[in-house]
Amino acid sequence: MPSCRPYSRAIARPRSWSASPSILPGILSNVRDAVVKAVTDHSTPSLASLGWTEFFGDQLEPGDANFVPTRIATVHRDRLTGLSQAGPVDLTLPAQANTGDYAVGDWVLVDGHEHLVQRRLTRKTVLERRTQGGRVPQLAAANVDTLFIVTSCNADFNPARLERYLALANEAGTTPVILLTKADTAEDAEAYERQAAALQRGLPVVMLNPRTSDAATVLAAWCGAGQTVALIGSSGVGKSTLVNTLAGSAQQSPQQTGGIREHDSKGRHTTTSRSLHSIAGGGWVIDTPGMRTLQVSDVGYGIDTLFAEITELAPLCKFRDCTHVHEPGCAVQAALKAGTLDPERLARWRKLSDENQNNTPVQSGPRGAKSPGGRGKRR
Ligand SMILES: Nc1nc2c(ncn2[C@@H]2O[C@H](COP(=O)(O)OP(=O)(O)OP(=O)(O)O)[C@@H](O)[C@H]2O)c(=O)[nH]1
Ligand SMILES: [Zn+2]
Repeated sequence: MPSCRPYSRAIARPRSWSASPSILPGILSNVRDAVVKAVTDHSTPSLASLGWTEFFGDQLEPGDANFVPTRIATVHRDRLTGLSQAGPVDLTLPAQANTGDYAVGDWVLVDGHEHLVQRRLTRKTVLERRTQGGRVPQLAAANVDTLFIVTSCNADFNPARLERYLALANEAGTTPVILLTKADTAEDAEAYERQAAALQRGLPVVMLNPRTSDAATVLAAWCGAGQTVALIGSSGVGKSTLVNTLAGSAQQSPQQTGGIREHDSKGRHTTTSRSLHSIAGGGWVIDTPGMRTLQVSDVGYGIDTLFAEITELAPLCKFRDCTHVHEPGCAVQAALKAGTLDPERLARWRKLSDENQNNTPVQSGPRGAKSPGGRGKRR
């Protein structure tokens, strides 16, 4: 049975290069030397500071020796930009390739002269989302270590929607953290904090004001050299403001921020594209456009982790394919009667599991409990 990801993973640093099994000594030692050099002298950004780890180094092949590892920094409709040790670069896509095939945070190998993308490396994590009516999931970000799920202490706070984001983060293999903004405008901000913490076991919840520099300090544990965080949440909750605060004064083109309609706390969708921003104290942050609806599909593992209290009861039911509705000997119904299981959580689990099952083409196991992929599907 899957368990919640340990909180300590959120502050794990990239593993040491010396641990890498070197199957391609020539290429790997070149890259390793460059990393070691740049870590020790701070004149050029190191690959490690851009988020490169042995996970990507292990994918290099003999023919890749002349290509430059480059991280995708922005994805536009018709072009891509990247970041390499040499700095920012406009990338050329191979014929027939589509910018939609790439996500901000992807690692690609690039020809050093033409800046032509040769190959995308397999992703360690990938955040994808499906909007209502959208047939194919959109790539939101790749190779993200921590997902900051941002919500305000006002009408935006919605446990069912936060659970959708959590299922997405768990499935992607990223560590979720809830950020509560606008506590300064709420009468009882602690009540929001308690509700948020109850959404998933061991879930870190941080209350902050994105407009103050303290916000960067309280988030430092998840940032730092080589770490990549992404922000997700409705429009107007303060994501762009937080990007600007994390990026500090060195940022070249600040994210535009907007006001919100006060009567319903809805934002105006100021952010329209995604990009990788450097964090002042080290690391990278990816902002994603706010969205009102988020459909789930193929997140069986994410749902199991999110609703661990239900996942753990299911094997105790009399029938293996118990739907936990009417069957005799149902451990979930028994917990409900005993008052140890929150009926609202069960109702939300049922709704999300049903939606997941309906949207997931191939499925095995009862109620989408077993997704074919599971955590860290790598593509
Ligand atoms: N009082 C208060 N205002 C805040 C706080 N966080 C953000 N704001 C304000 O809320 C407004 C919306 O913030 P944005 O950063 O534009 O929101 P966003 O999430 O990026 O919105 P989109 O770009 O539309 O996705 C701005 O005027 C911010 O200054 C907070 O904690 N307290
Ligand atoms: Zn049952």
